[in-house]
Amino acid sequence: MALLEVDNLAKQFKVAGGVVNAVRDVSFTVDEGQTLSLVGESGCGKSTTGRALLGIPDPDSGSIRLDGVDLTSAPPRDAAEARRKAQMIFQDARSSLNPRRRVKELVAEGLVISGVSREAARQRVDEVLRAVGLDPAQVADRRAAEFSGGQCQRIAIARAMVMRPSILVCDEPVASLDVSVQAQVVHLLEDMRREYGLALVFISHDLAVVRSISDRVAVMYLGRVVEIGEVGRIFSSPGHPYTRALLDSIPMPDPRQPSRGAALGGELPSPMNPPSGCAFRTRCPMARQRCADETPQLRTLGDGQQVACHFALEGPES
Ligand SMILES: Nc1ncnc2c1ncn2[C@@H]1O[C@H](COP(=O)(O)OP(=O)(O)OP(=O)(O)O)[C@@H](O)[C@H]1O
Repeated sequence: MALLEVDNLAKQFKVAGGVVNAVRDVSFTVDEGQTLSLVGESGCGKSTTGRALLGIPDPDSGSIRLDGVDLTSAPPRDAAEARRKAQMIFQDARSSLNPRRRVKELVAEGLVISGVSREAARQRVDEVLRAVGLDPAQVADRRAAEFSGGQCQRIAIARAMVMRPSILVCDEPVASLDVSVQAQVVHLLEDMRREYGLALVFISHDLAVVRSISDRVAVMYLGRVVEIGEVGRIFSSPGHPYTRALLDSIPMPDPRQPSRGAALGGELPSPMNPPSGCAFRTRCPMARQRCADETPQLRTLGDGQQVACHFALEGPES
């Protein structure tokens, strides 16, 4: 059974002048100990999806089952209990931590709220600080403001791990860090996964990191999942023209290597007024009349790879 099952998730935001459909009809599963990455251009709904898993804010519709509990329909107490198994870390750890609070207080917060005794919390905080590569004797009494971005991300990971989550949503966790520190944080997340059987929902625009860390990848475009599958399949035989264009935007190590298709051209349409049918059709080299008339649903190409494109296995119209 999947650890996390997300079905038909939808979330709108009311903004001046209309409504943004941030997430539309998003479904996916994540197994225990697995990493699913969410990729796609800025504004495609990755963060909204990740945050909805934690109820910040809840989706408008759809269901989220975590470890068998439906977070969207369970009694509040049961949902809150189940939700502890899902924790989140953010891009800018420095601003997600109160700079004036001591590391030991920041990391213990979730435990204190859930009524764990002071002594048990202290022991658990020391344990988890060591697990993220920080020496409790050196850091526990210092304030968050004294640490670098990379160290703050370690503290944020400790703060999440202290609750013994089974899944960690990571929203661009390394995007604002120096390149050398990025690798350390990615390795730490991998260690957490191996050691504690943690599953990850990894949100990133860095496709090289996504390739190295993921088991499966979901590609989003204007609020929808347009392709999902095992990481090797997505990178070696992408089925959706959008995925192909996205992958083509990664600089190739060998410039003589042939390009896989058209690079991503055109403007991203407004999420307040997405094109009819397939939202990608206005930038797609394969678009035909059917793409304007009918929204493509995800269909299986093989080996669990699903693609929402009417013409996924065909070339451009001749
Ligand atoms: N609180 C909000 N109020 C209004 N609109 C929002 C809000 N949060 C997100 N949106 C809009 O919803 C859409 C999806 O945003 P989201 O942040 O989920 O995308 P994203 O793929 O994570 O982008 P990025 O990579 O830039 O973080 C965007 O059009 C965004 O402007």
